[in-house]
Amino acid sequence: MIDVSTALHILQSNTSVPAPAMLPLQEATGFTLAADVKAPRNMPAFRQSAMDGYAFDYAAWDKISPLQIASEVAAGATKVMSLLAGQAARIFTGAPMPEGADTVVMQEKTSVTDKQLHVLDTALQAGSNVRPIGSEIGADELALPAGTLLTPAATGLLAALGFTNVAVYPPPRVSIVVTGNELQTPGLPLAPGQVYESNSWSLRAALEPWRIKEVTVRHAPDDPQQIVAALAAALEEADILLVTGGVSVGDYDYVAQSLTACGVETLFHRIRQKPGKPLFAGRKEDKIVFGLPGNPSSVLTCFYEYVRPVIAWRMQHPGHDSSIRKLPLTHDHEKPPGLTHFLKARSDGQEVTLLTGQESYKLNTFALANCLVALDADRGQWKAGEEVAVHFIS
Ligand SMILES: Nc1nc2c(c(=O)[nH]1)N[C@H]1C(S)=C(S)[C@@H](COP(=O)(O)OP(=O)(O)OC[C@H]3O[C@@H](n4cnc5c(N)ncnc54)[C@H](O)[C@@H]3O)O[C@H]1N2
Ligand code: MOO
Repeated sequence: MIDVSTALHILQSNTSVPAPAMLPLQEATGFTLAADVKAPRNMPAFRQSAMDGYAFDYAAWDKISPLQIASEVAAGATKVMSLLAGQAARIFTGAPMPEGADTVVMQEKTSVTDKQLHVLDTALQAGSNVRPIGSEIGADELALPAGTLLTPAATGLLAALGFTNVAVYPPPRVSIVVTGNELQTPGLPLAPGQVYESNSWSLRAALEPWRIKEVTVRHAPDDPQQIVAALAAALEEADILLVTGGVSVGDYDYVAQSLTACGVETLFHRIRQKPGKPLFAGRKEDKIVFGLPGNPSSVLTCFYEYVRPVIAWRMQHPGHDSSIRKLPLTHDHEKPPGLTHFLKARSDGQEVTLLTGQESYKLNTFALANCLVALDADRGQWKAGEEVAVHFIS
């Protein structure tokens, strides 16, 4: 059995980064830029007023006399007008500055009588309230470096620069295979001995924040031939395959041998951890396969601790480690030394409380958790106030 850090190391060294894909900008938010993006033009491309007000030539103004309002320029105006000394133009936010004007006074800081403009802004300086050409980004300058996560702001910036497609690391295609004779689809009647199938639901929900939309779900009973058939079909169409159940030592646990039969090379099977000790990981070409121990809480814990990092590495998602923080425990805690424990917990960002109901068949407290606390394998006792590793999951 290997330890948690070795398992993560093995996964990292077996995760390959896909070739970048050009995606329509609207589909690329949440993904990471695969290439530097240079500004194709100055932004702003022309001198713009930053306020609704009046534009004029500051140097030509004697600071006392009123200016004569000679013209008007609105946003979108295509003609660039010229102003003479002593003249001002009515102007609006985003409108092109007239030739001969370098300063805008806000309309609230003026008085106008008979087309005569009195400037009342004593703090006004040459260049006030004007957005110079290229003051956001100059032509050919780096707008966003490769490795930037496309936030809504980054998406907006690329649109503002005129891009409609962008090179990103594409999300993996994910296939889920749930195994078990006892599983029934929610919504259908439950026969004696059956449980509602929930693992594919929690996994699909956990994939959603990654904007992974290509997810297929198959259900295989505990029959080696049918499991092999489902796995083979899933491997055809997936970059990451998530199998749940059937990875332990029971007589009906066929998943590891079925994956081998499908040509999956075992990376590891069993980790010194609780929950999720029977976790299986394998590889076929560039595809990573997880055999997630079927208990619903183990499935999600292993998703957050192992599948999530693989997705993040694959998608070159920056700042993945920022979901891990050290925070003090609110209460004492004891566990037997030997296994790393991942405990459902809730944190307000200042401290962290372990929840009750840690058994791996229980999702009820997981549903209230916003983090998992990782407790070292070799230790057995923690005091309130002691800092522990908190892995935020939302
Ligand atoms: N003798 C031993 N027995 C078990 C061991 C062990 O080391 N020795 N490990 C236990 C641990 S820990 C876990 S975790 C489970 C994992 O076993 P499997 O991966 O083989 O999972 P199953 O037996 O198929 O299912 C376990 C449990 O989860 C329920 N389940 C499974 N799939 C779903 C689903 N899609 N939706 C809802 N619930 C599901 C299933 O009904 C079982 O109750 O093995 C322990 N046993
Ligand atoms: O590894 Mo199991 O998850 O403890 O039930």
